[in-house]
Amino acid sequence: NKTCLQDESLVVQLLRYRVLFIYFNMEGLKLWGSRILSGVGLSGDRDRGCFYRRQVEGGGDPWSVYSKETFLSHRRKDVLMMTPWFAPIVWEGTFNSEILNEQFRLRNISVGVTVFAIKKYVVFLQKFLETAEEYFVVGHKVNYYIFTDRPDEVPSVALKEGRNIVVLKVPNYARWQDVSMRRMEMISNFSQQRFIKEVHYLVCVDVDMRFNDQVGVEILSDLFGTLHPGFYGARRQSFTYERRSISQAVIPRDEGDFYYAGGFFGGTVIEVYKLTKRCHEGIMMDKDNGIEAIWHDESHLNKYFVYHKPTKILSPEYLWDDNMGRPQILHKRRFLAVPKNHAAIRN
Ligand SMILES: CC(=O)N[C@H]1[C@@H](OP(=O)(O)OP(=O)(O)OC[C@H]2O[C@@H](n3ccc(=O)[nH]c3=O)[C@H](O)[C@@H]2O)O[C@H](CO)[C@H](O)[C@@H]1O
Ligand SMILES: [Mn+2]
Repeated sequence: NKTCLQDESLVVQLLRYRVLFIYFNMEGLKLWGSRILSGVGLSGDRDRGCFYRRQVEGGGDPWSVYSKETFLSHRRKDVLMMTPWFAPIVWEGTFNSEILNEQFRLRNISVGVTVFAIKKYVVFLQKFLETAEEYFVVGHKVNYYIFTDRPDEVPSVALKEGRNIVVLKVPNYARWQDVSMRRMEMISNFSQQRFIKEVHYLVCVDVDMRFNDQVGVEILSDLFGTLHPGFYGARRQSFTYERRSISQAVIPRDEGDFYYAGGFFGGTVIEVYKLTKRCHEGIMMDKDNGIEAIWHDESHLNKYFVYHKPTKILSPEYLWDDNMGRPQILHKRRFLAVPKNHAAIRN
């Protein structure tokens, strides 16, 4: 009797399989047919690298059809595209924004931007926000968290749907180095208290910057850093890591992968919380020991990334300074330093 039942269910399973098989074949034919009807064959698809998006008939999740051949062009031979720990390095020409946007849209992702405008640096906010609305993670939910001691001087900038400005009043510090370093403390505190409840990812950037081209969801990952424009092709020996062993930010001569910029990092809220908390602790220990790391928060960030490898790395397209010229490998300048008079703006 028992064997009989088992046999029966096997037959039922086989029948189901056949029904599914026929169904999938029909779907394939419909798809093929619609391409012919719309006058675009597979070869045209391949040649032009077209990207199709269709809705499953009768509703359901959107799905994508595209030529697999276009993958072959998503690579660069002139730059490093992958770290030895398999973290992608994001350069123009290595990714497809349409696929990525669809993936992040389906997950309904929201992004928090932390930006500090303390004392005179409020003057950078207008251009920063205007250009961010044009280029930063367009089409997704964004909260701009503006940390400032001058809430009244935050400009009002027209925002697209799903995007908000949140002004957070915070203390200032006399020295610009302290203003810069204390960002780690404030980001970690607010991450724990607030950001964790409001956004999925955090992007932490300098304010003396403007967006100049698309900076989209391709930047997002659990933990990401950006190659410093002055050192992306440099050897380890020339990185300006902190070398004094008394500092918590010290990196031995034979360690370290890249030199990361202090002005652009991020990840999930929990990862940014861990990073900023650790960096702040290092900064405080240094203060107690009467030392300050050579490049302040940037030195501590670099130390953190040696032992907590980023899961994605942004190329210098994402943090460029025109003082560095316009090298061939740089196909886009997405986020640019705004020239400033250091002496005048920092005092
Ligand atoms: C592009 C880049 O990688 N920049 C890094 C670089 O310096 P920068 O020379 O770019 O430093 P900076 O003067 O832009 O200061 C860093 C940030 O602190 C804030 N700020 C500073 C002073 C002030 O009075 N008010 C104020 O709001 C503001 O958000 C500014 O963008 O090295 C610094 C540490 O030495 C930081 O790691 C910066 O992130
Ligand atoms: Mn800066």
